[in-house]
Amino acid sequence: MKKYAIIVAGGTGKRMGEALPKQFLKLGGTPILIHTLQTFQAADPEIELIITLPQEEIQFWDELNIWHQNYLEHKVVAGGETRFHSVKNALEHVEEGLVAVHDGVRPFVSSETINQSFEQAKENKAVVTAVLMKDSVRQIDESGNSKNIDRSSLRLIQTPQTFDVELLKSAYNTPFKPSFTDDASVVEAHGHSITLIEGDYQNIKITTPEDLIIAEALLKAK
Ligand SMILES: Nc1ccn([C@@H]2O[C@H](COP(=O)(O)OP(=O)(O)OP(=O)(O)O)[C@@H](O)[C@H]2O)c(=O)n1
Ligand SMILES: C[C@](O)(CO)[C@H](O)COP(=O)(O)O
Repeated sequence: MKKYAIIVAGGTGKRMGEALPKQFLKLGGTPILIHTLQTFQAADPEIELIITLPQEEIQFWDELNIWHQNYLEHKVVAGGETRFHSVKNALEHVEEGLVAVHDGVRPFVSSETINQSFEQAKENKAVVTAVLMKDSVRQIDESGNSKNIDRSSLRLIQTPQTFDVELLKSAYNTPFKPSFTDDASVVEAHGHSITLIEGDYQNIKITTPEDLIIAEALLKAK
């Protein structure tokens, strides 16, 4: 069965607050996005890699690859206005089989998680990695009052999110809604249930400046 990975890196990283989009910032001297690609390649060299990038950064990415001698085979697709639009663009380059969607700024995903998500998706068609919450959680109502939520019923959702190609393509054949924060939300709105598998606390999404400090520490500990 054919396997694809769409590595989404079409964002501009507003919350990071750097001029350079965060996927190109260096971790241990190597751009974050190159770490992520290498992780997928190491998990299974048969996975066909497709990355989304902001249109205006495609030439810069080519130069980065040459500079860092990263010659991993991959297809580059221009991203869209939101993550949803970027995934939708990339899906045009996917034919049949299974497809994992993964954030380019989650370089610490393990080979085990990647391979397990493909394995489970053969049977369940929509497989998403998740971890238990460590903190207490409160919900705020319209008047600003808060109430405790039972955290045992909640999960933090990560990527990869891995799907049967036909299912993901038909789910994405819908207009964008702001509630589509990930691929699972799109597939669920299409009427298919989601199977959760255990994620990994090291699989952080590098979003704000302190995440870079944590990421450097995680890299050293590897
Ligand atoms: N139009 C977009 C927006 C986001 N992404 C990708 O989706 C992943 C998760 O998004 P997020 O962490 O929110 O990245 P940014 O959108 O870049 O960050 P911010 O919201 O702070 O601007 C990132 O790898 C990002 O590059 C994408 O491919 N296309
Ligand atoms: C896909 C995701 O990483 C799952 O946790 C998350 O929804 C991305 O959210 P963002 O607002 O695009 O960072």
